[in-house]
Parts: sequence; C-alpha cells; structure tokens
Amino acid sequence: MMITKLEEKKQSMYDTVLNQFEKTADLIGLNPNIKKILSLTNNEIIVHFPVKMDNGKVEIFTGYRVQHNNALGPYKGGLRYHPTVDVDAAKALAMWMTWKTSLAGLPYGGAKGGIQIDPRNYSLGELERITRRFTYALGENIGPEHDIPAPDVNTNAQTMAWIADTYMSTKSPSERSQNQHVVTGKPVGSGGLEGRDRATGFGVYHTIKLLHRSRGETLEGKTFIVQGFGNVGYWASKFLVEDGAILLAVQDAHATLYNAEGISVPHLLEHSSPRKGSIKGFEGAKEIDPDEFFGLECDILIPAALGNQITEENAFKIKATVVAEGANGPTNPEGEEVLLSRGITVIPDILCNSGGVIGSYFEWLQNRNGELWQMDEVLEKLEKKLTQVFKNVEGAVKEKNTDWRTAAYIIAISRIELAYNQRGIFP
Ligand SMILES: NC(=O)C1=CN([C@@H]2O[C@H](COP(=O)(O)OP(=O)(O)OC[C@H]3O[C@@H](n4cnc5c(N)ncnc54)[C@H](OP(=O)(O)O)[C@@H]3O)[C@@H](O)[C@H]2O)C=CC1
Ligand SMILES: O=C(O)CCC(=O)C(=O)O
Repeated sequence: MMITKLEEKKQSMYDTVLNQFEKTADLIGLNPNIKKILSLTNNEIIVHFPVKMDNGKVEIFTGYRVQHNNALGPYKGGLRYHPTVDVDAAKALAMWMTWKTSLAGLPYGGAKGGIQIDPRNYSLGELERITRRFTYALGENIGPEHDIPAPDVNTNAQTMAWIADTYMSTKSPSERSQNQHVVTGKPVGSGGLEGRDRATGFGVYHTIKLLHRSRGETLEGKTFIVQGFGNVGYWASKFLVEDGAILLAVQDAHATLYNAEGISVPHLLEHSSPRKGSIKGFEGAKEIDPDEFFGLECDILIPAALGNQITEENAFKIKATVVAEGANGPTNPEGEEVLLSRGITVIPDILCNSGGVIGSYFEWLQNRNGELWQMDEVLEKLEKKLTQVFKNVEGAVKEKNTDWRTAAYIIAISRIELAYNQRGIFP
C-alpha cells in the first residue's frame, strides 16, 4: 500500500514516542510487565457524530480521545482541532502526557484527543455546535475525576467553556457545580484560572532562563526564533523579550518572517489576532522562504507548533545552541541524534512545555476546593514548581551523565514503575 507523505509523518510521531520510551525502559531495566502495559494505550475512543451546518446540511465528524495510562491519577491532556488528528497522533500525544504529568509530580495520567478538522473552515456557531456534540458523544468517557481535557492546537478557553457547559448540563442540578473541573483552561469567570492562558509559554521561557542561569548566563541579548505564534509561541516570545532576548524570526503555517533588528511581539500579536492567527503580511519584518527558517543564525530555537519538525533532514542546519521544545514531539529521534552530536542542548517537551498542565492542575484544585486564586499567586506557584522539576532533571543529567530528554524520561518512568510496584502487582 502506498503511504502518503502525511501518513508517514503521523506514523513517525507514534514511532518517536515509542522509541524514546523503549530506550529509557531498557536503560533503567524497567520491569517487563510494566513495560508491556506502558507500551500500549488503555483506551482508544473514536466517536462519529452529526452536526447541522449553517447551510442546513448535516456533516458527520470524527472525534478521538485516547487514554494512555492512569496509574498516577485521572487521565489528563488537551484536545486538538486539526486535519492531522487521528488515532495514531492521539496515541503518541497521550503517551507524552503520561510522561509529562509524572515528571511534574502531578496526580494525573495521560490522555489526548481532538477532532480531525480545520477549524478555519467553520463559523463560530458551527464550532460551538461541533464542540457540544463532541462532548455529548464522549459522554462519561470524560469526567472531573476520570479524564480532564484542556486546550491544545486550535482550541482555547472558549472551547473549554462549551465543553464544561455541555458536560455539566447532563448532570442533575445539585451535581452541576461539582463538575466544573471536567476541563481546565476555561475562561476566568467560568471557573478558569488566572494565568492558565500564559502558563505553557511562561514555562518555556522559565526553563530556558534556568538553563542559562545554570551556565552563568542571562537572557539579555540572546537571539531566538519561534515556530508557531499561537498560545505557546506568543507567550514564550513575550516573556523572553521582556527579559532582554531578541526575537529574530517567526514561522507559522502561512509565512516565515525575519528581522535582524528584532520583531515586536505586541505588534505581531496585534497584526495576527484579527486575521485568525496568521502572521502573514506583518510589516515589521520581511517574509523569507520557509526552508530558511531552521538554518537561521540564533542562540535559541523554539519549535512551538506541530510534531516532527526537526528531523535528520534539517537538524544539521540548525545554528541555535539550545532547542527548547514548546511543541509536543517536535524532534524525531534521528533529528535529536544529529542535534546532540553537534553539542546542541535540547530541553525536552515533557519538561519545557509542562507549565501548561501544571497550570491546569492549579485550576482543577481551585475548582475542586471552591477557591479563586490570584495571578501573582499562580505565577509564583508555577515558577516554584517548574524550578523544582527543572532541578530534578538537571540533577539526573549530571548523575547519569546523559542528555536532558533521557534524564526526564528516567524520572517520569521510574515514578510510574514505583507506583505499580508499591501496589504489589508486579514482583
Ligand atoms: N496550549 C497549551 O497549553 C499547550 C500546547 N502544547 C503544544 O504546543 C504546540 C502549540 O500549541 P498551541 O500554541 O496551543 O496551538 P495554537 O493553535 O495556539 O497555535 C499553533 C501555532 O502553530 C502554527 N502552525 C501550525 N502548523 C504549522 C506548520 N506546519 N508550520 C509552522 N507553524 C505551524 C499555527 O499557525 P497558523 O495559525 O498559521 O495555523 C499557530 O501559529 C502544540 O504542539 C501543542 O501540543 C504543549 C503544552 C501545552
Ligand atoms: O493542560 C493540560 O491538561 C494539558 C495540556 C496539553 O495538552 C499538553 O501539555 O500537551
């Protein structure tokens, strides 16, 4: 059977996460029974549901929720609306969530899902109806103590508000308010956490800062380039520039922009927001060939878009000395081998972008306890938690004399192994 380019890409995202897992499992001598369990996903839920479009016609949509593992707590992870969403992509992304929540020491497992659509093709009203029908179709496969979705690519606080409202409406009046934490990343005012919007980007920035600090450097004058100017790319850029770094180039799905003098983050946001997120046409930078992006001279590269962007085909071009993975799975194993052999430090996704799920955990606690946390309190707690997680990984890098991803995986997988062993199931 002929494999299309797109299918090859999706296939390799799942291969990537399995390769990373198996490498660590072998390194730490993971109990073979636990290895078997973690190699597979617990549940793969696929739902088909009808939605009436603005023109009166009915379209059938396909939605996914893959629950990888819940040894440490309820399943947790985002929902993505994108044409590349399918069961393999969701499996890979769900596994990454398991490692991420474990590494961060959160009482969660890992899940991911979404709908295979390009949301740009639908009106706001249609997106609302699609989201509500998807939630209804998922039914009790999600739940505040069972599986808690959150925003990911092309979903946001509004999407989460529709999900929470639909899910809560299926409960009896007395139970409704106890179910608000069925999703995190909600709008502030509807149970959302102050600061969850910036939590992932803040984490990307903070881990980059900590890495530089551990080398006796600051971010003042450091140059960086960002792929993706959505939630993660924007907030990471904003915090970095506020700390003295210079944004040289930005790439999204529609354009690649470059300015040797630095790109203004607020101006680029102002330009891109009303145009549904695209940076194309921004006057504060020149548009360059997308193929030039990874080879640009800079200190830090932040992939903050989709998976499998840094591969053996372009890793040799990268000039940055630090790759900070805002996206999930942006580097394939072959690409990483090239980066490491060239002395480039990779801050792995499960550490670098973990600010998002840590923020989600705070929101979940806030809802569960009927509290309202303030922005300064949230950012302080987030910074403290991220610093602790970073130091744990840094310690393992030194102790095991290994790269950052392997160190992070050793911690994450060992914690899950310990939980299984403590239950006494696998002598
Ligand atoms: N949101 C969160 O809290 C978290 C997100 N992540 C990960 O971060 C990444 C980005 O997520 P998020 O910022 O939320 O998503 P958004 O939807 O907010 O933004 C996605 C960005 O990626 C760009 N993009 C899409 N396809 C391509 C492409 N082929 N080449 C270049 N750029 C592209 C989009 O461009 P365009 O607008 O032109 O389509 C957009 O700028 C994902 O990998 C996600 O899983 C990880 C942890 C938490
Ligand atoms: O906030 C969350 O629960 C998960 C966010 C997410 O999807 C991710 O970290 O990749």
